[in-house]
Amino acid sequence: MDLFRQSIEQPDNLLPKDGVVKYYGELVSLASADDYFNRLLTAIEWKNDEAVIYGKRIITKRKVAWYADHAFEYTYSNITKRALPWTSELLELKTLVEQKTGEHFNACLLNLYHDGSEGMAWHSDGEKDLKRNGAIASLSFGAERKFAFKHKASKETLALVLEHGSLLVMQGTTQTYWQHRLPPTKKVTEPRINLTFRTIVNDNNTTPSNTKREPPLDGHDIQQIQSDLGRSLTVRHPM
Ligand SMILES: O=C(O)CCC(=O)C(=O)O
Ligand SMILES: [Fe+2]
Repeated sequence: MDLFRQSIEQPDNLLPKDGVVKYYGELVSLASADDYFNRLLTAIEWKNDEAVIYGKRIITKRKVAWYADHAFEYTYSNITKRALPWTSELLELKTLVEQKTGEHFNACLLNLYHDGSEGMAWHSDGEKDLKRNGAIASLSFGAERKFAFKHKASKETLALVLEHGSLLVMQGTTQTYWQHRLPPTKKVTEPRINLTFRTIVNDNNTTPSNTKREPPLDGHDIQQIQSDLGRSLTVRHPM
């Protein structure tokens, strides 16, 4: 019976080809989503995202944090940080997401967008330290924001709105063939918190620091990059 109920609850794939994106809608009640938003705002060690692009140090307005099973080190354009141990709210949410999706995750990257002026440029989350074709589960709290996908070859795009307390999952070859972005918008004046649960592969296969990729520029000027930086990470495992 449970199996049947789970299978009818699975949302349709939103992508027409080359990957799987499922939008589950609200994972928790409105009251619970409000509560998680407030708890995450205070419990998470938010830091402005940093990068070195063309030798220039960029500090983003957007804030980020990384939590994981282990104290993974990760390098973002020559700046090395270490993952923090799970907080109680992150563990609760990880369990909820794992139950819903049937997937397992060992790390979470968090983003805090203060308002619609902050977003994230086109990118895919295909870093070599992430499990190949592993699922990425994205939880949203706070302001509703548009989220878009673009096929790398055909350039076809699609977009949806990520609601307060909602879950979106990217699976299979999505990161290979599609990019995604959170477009900046003047319409949104409220903050949004996003959690992306991921699986880091624990194989000690580290990327030498001189081969780090830069976050995508996408024709944005520096001013835009400060609020709109894409994601590109390499990960080093704990000693
Ligand atoms: O904020 C979002 O919904 C997307 C974040 C994202 O794509 C990322 O952290 O890689
Ligand atoms: Fe992403």
